[in-house]
Amino acid sequence: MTGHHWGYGKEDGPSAWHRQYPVAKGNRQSPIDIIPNEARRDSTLGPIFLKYDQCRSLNIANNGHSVVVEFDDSDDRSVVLGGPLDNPYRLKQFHFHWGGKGCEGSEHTVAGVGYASELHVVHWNAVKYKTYNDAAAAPDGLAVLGIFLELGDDHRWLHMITDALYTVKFKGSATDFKGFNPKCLLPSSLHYWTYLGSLTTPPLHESVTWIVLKEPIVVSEKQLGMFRMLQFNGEEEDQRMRMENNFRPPQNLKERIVRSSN
Ligand SMILES: NS(=O)(=O)c1cc(F)ccc1F
Ligand SMILES: [Zn+2]
Repeated sequence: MTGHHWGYGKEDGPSAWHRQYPVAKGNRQSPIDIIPNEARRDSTLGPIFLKYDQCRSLNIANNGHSVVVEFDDSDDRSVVLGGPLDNPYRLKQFHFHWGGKGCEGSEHTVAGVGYASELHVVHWNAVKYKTYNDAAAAPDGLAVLGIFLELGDDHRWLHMITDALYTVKFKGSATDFKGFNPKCLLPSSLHYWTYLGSLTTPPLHESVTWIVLKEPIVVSEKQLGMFRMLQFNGEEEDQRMRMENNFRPPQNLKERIVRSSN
């Protein structure tokens, strides 16, 4: 792995990341395999609240690892609060991880079983930290909501994302993406598992309070297949690499416990 470019291939993938990012072998790495029977049901864990009604989406982009929708995080207009969190965390972006055709693609697994894809909604602690970058490196800096995607019927709102994917086919491309509210991508139940972990891509900062929803959303194979039209490479590169299998496998739980909301 020369330079600072990491990826999901054989040479630059998750098993090689530790060379450039030694925290990859740390004590609170993500994702993990969640074992529901071993999660601690915690009655002090309240519900989470997602205040997204005033959210302002800005753009959709291909960063060479995933497709990301970014939000205006210049004030507390959209936040997640409650649950394991001591204060509101500001909505920053959401992105996806997925597999190849018919293969698993989620990052977290549940009792050893993966889903086809996983949506991550990223929030940062703007009460304690001045910038997202400061928060991303702090132990209580980020709160990421993980939502599993399983295959079935078409998702009625996901087309708003998949219809825009052709505009961000190559790494480094971005286009306006206004008026999208991620509330439409939530399942009906907000019951969750929560544990202390990390970013699942380099720099793998151990800064994330994970809140993984128990109920998946349902998308069709056709819709998920649209994500695979994206490319890891830039438009000018000769190596054409389809963007798929952009997920890190489960990491060692070490001395952590997973808690379960009621
Ligand atoms: N996959 S992740 O939700 O842990 C994540 C979120 C970020 F904002 C940046 C890097 C990441 F790896
Ligand atoms: Zn992610």
